[in-house]
Amino acid sequence: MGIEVVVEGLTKAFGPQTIWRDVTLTLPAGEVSVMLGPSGTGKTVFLKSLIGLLKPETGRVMIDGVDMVNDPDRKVYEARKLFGLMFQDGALFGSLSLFDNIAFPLREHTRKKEKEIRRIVLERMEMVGLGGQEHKLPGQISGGMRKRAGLARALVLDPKIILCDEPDSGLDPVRTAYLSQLLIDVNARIDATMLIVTHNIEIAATVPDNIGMLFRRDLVAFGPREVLLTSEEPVVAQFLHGNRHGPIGMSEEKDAATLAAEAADVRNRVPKRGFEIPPQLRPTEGMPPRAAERRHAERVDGMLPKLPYAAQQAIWANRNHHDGGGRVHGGS
Ligand SMILES: Nc1ncnc2c1ncn2[C@@H]1O[C@H](COP(=O)(O)OP(=O)(O)OP(=O)(O)O)[C@@H](O)[C@H]1O
Repeated sequence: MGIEVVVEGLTKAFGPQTIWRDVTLTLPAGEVSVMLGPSGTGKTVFLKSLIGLLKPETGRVMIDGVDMVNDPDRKVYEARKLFGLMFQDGALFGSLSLFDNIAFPLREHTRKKEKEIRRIVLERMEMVGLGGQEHKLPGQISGGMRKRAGLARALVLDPKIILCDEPDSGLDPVRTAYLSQLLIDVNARIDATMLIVTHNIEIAATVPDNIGMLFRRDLVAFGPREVLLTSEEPVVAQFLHGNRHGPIGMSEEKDAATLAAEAADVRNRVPKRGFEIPPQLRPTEGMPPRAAERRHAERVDGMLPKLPYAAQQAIWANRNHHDGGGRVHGGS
């Protein structure tokens, strides 16, 4: 099972420029979370701070008893092995085959024999739908396949925490949908804690258990998907429903416009009165159920009495059609 990531009072600056301040949140063990935010709000800086590649000025990031901000490098380096990282562009070596790219962390960080490495690499390639492609070079495959190769590489060391930096960037909507499904299937199979950074509201609305939002140097919200999607807090509502009018203004205008376009689908499903929470993506048929689902539902149950009536109703309605849609079959 994945392990929780506890972030307390984290502040990061580069010289006089504060990126974000006093960020406090817990990524629950085994759950999938999404971090949203306009361009340049420091989402990538946040991911790098979680793994100790960047050092925030104050606060701490606790992972399995290790403080990734303040503990000595030796401990941070050890704890980093708990992570799998999926970068925007796949970050593959262009001159190495997919097999060698995906085997790289195993050859670098373990003493496993080549036979064992081969078994693991082929299994992970099969898992992400790249079976039979091991001899291809990164330049010979599509952007979607490169991302899946990046995900396979992130999986070879059996990570307890997976960080994905804009997995959807550069992908068309269909490939984005398949990648989203793949991330949910990976979560069902290995129960790792996952954090996905994205601009894509459709992903935020349908993939994660939790949503966080960075805006103007603050974490304006972090909580269960159901709670955020029914929130009337102006920044959260504007962002998640892609409205042009609201506190997100001129400086983020371009981003808000992009978000508005992306949100059209989601918005069209929202009735004029009340909220409608789109169904969460579920594992493909034949996958094990997601272990985190029950823990998440129990956490939301504990919050329900404090939520507005309309939000409570939407959450109950969402549960009632839980066994309906939201499942994508097959792969690409
Ligand atoms: N090593 C660094 N030194 C100085 N400034 C940096 C460094 N890394 C990032 N920044 C600055 O921090 C800010 C946040 O960058 P970051 O890439 O985290 O934003 P982001 O939210 O991921 O943006 P996008 O969605 O466009 O990828 C930017 O202004 C960037 O220039």
